[in-house]
Amino acid sequence: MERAGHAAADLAESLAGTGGHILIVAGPGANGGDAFVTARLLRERFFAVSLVALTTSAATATQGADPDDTAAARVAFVAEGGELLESIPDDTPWALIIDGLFGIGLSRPPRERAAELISAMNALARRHACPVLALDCPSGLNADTGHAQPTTVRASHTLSFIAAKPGLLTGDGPDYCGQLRVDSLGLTSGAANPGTTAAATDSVPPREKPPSAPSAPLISLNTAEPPPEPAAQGHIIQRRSFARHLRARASNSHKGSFGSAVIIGGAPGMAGAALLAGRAALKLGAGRVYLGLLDERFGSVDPVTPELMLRPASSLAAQTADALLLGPGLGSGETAQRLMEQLCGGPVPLVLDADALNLLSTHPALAARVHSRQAATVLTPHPGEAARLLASSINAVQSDRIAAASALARRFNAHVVLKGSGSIVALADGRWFINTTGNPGMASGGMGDVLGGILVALLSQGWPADEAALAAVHLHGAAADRLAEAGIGPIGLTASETIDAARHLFNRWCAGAE
Ligand SMILES: NC(=O)C1=CN([C@@H]2O[C@H](COP(=O)(O)OP(=O)(O)OC[C@H]3O[C@@H](n4cnc5c(N)ncnc54)[C@H](OP(=O)(O)O)[C@@H]3O)[C@@H](O)[C@H]2O)[C@@H](O)CC1
Ligand SMILES: Nc1ncnc2c1ncn2[C@@H]1O[C@H](COP(=O)(O)OP(=O)(O)O)[C@@H](O)[C@H]1O
Ligand SMILES: [K+]
Repeated sequence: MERAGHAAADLAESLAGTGGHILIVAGPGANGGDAFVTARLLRERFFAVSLVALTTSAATATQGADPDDTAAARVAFVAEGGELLESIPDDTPWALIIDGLFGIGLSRPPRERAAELISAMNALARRHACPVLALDCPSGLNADTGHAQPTTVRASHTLSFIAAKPGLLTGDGPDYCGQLRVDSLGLTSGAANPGTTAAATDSVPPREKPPSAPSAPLISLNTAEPPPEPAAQGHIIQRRSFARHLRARASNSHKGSFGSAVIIGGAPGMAGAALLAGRAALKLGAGRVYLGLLDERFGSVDPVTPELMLRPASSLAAQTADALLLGPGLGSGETAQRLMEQLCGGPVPLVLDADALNLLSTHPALAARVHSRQAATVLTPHPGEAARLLASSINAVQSDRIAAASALARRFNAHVVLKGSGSIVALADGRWFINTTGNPGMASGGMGDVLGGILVALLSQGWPADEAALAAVHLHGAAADRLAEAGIGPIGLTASETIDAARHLFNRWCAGAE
């Protein structure tokens, strides 16, 4: 706690500037203890500190931490002249607000005084245009799931202690955390807390985006939960997760060296989805790309990408493929269903996206066939598709994205990409990963089709399905980030532009240029 307070005071000092007034809100548990230590240290550094505690009584209830620590931190703050205020002083021009109300121990929606304090922090931050530093986790956000309560602190900065927690990186997490930093407090995860729920032992290198780089393993600190099975570990996707497959091409290679990708979709009115997937597969290196469009009126050539081999979808069932993508714009008619039945049992790696997932959710026989496949299967649902597959609701999926993705992976014996901010990749063996690349510019039509195309391209080039899923998701988001950094988005970013950016980045990765 003392180390957490030091780390927080250092960051607070840089955020508040000299001579500013700092408001600190302290809760009843160890997160509040961190706040008391921070307050004491900031006072020692001559900042004007106003500390408001949720409970002003000396007795503190704590959960998962030694209650004495918080009490001792409170006593030390008071002993050095700090005052516990009942309410937030009016008319102070705050330079910084520090949220030390709840961390990983949030056990219910904040109500009454807790909710009032959170609302006040948010309102004051808006009024004074000042930064809000959340200690460990913004109060109201579930650090395990990324689900935010209606009343949650909207931080501009979050300093997470020891390790990143999953909920800071997915769902609502990134929006409420602002810039995320992780301070290991000089501890390794095992030494820090023997009761960690996801005992990832390897360290996680910096994110693609430097300002918010978690530098520690992805763990949750909630000691109330039992440790999971060793396989059920969480990690942040990093280049290292799939780097062994990033390599330059041999000089003596030919198109047969990079496989044939077959993509089936594009019912009338939805040809664009299949074309985007096809173009992405081509530009990410598949040796040959066959596109089976259900809309036979489209013709036999895509004038923009004549390299794509367009065929009637029914004729592609017999095509030798190294990897198959079913679903972009597939529709849910009889033809689509028949193609699913024909192709689901095949011996090649299979990606199911979009309408193929919807068919899966309404046809139990197809679901059983997918579950018993011998070759690898990757499902790429967005939250709506995931909800249909789980016979659940989008809210339920979004309130625990890791659980939803993991449940789908078990149910279909497949690798599952649950898309959206902080995409989750749940592998069939129980491991799960969070992706930290990508931006809201990707919330535009066709972006998921591009992901499917990238994925089938890697599979056709012989990548194992688990690493292909990790790489495709990471690359897809990183390409969109590059474009956004260059001003090509986030607003108006298109799926087609993302294909070209992904090709550029993938070539650089394979050449070892970055
Ligand atoms: N472990 C370590 O190694 C380290 C841990 N560290 C720090 O410890 C933090 C975890 O501390 P923690 O476990 O005490 O939980 P915390 O987040 O303070 O909240 C629990 C308290 O809040 C209460 N409460 C909950 N929800 C509520 C609500 N809606 N409305 C009202 N009350 C509510 C809850 O009450 P109860 O549920 O028991 O009734 C309990 O009193 C962690 O985030 C990090 O900051 C660092 O110092 C680094 C080393
Ligand atoms: N806010 C966001 N942050 C990061 N990635 C996002 C965001 N919104 C969308 N994406 C990504 O963009 C893609 C959208 O896929 P999907 O919803 O299937 O789109 P479509 O059906 O239009 O092709 C997914 O890979 C998703 O993870
Ligand atoms: K907090």
